[in-house]
Amino acid sequence: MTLLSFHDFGIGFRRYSGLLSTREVPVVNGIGFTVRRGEVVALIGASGGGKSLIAHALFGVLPPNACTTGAIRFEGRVVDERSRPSLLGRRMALMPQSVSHLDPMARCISQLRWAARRAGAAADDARLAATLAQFGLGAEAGNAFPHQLSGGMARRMLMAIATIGDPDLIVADEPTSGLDDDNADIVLARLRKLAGDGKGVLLVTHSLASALAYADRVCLIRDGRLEGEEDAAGFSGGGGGLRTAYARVLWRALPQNEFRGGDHA
Ligand SMILES: Nc1ncnc2c1ncn2[C@@H]1O[C@H](COP(=O)(O)OP(=O)(O)OP(=O)(O)O)[C@@H](O)[C@H]1O
Ligand code: NI
Repeated sequence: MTLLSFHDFGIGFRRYSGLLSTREVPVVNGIGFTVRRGEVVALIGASGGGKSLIAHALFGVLPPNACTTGAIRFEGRVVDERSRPSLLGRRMALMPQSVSHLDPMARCISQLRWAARRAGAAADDARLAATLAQFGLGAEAGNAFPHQLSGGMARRMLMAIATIGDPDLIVADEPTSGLDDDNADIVLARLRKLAGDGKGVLLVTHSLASALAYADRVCLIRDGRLEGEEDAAGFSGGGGGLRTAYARVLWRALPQNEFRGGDHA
């Protein structure tokens, strides 16, 4: 069942081009993809390609000078200012790219409790502790202020906060950036497990290599455009199972494939 769909979606920024006139500079163009229950879809592309903007558009947190075209639907209903409040936290949640989204003035456990309450979920101590434990975090981490956590712990805390409301769709924006392999595995395995439990996961990352082990499908973004959509299984061998030339180029450029050269299937 389709949870999330983007339809011919675009994002532009209004810039002043004279004293009184503004022009719109397009940054994201004609994006279309879906996320169904039970699957991890990876949104992959180089830095500056527009991945975070696409995620932010869904959650209504684009900069004020941004304008959008096309549509986003959640379970078929258009996501806009009217429908979004009932979706946030309880139906869909964002794990933001930056740990600076944690409130520096509040203990982590309080932030976790607020997230649960906002989503209308149980916020008792046992549930908070169980959620922390899912991400390898103990009471000490809960009682800490964000600056007292290591980078890896802060990122797992963001994930606990994003998932405590039991949302149907989780959008994780670069959830493993700055993490060592063990911490990255904890986070990605958790996302995979959520999909296994029937949730939908949109994994936003610049790393094709790390996404492939966990994603079902891959959407390749370059300069704000969708360059291709591939089944993760297509990224194997010489890349002969891939539909798009761009995907084959990315696949063959991975360090583990370099010895294969460009022409062998
Ligand atoms: N407020 C803004 N005004 C104008 N342009 C912006 C604004 N915010 C972002 N952009 C531009 O939009 C483009 C896409 O940015 P975005 O953060 O979505 O990229 P990304 O794919 O998430 O990159 P990264 O992998 O580095 O996180 C960038 O080129 C950026 O310069
Ligand atoms: Ni980003």
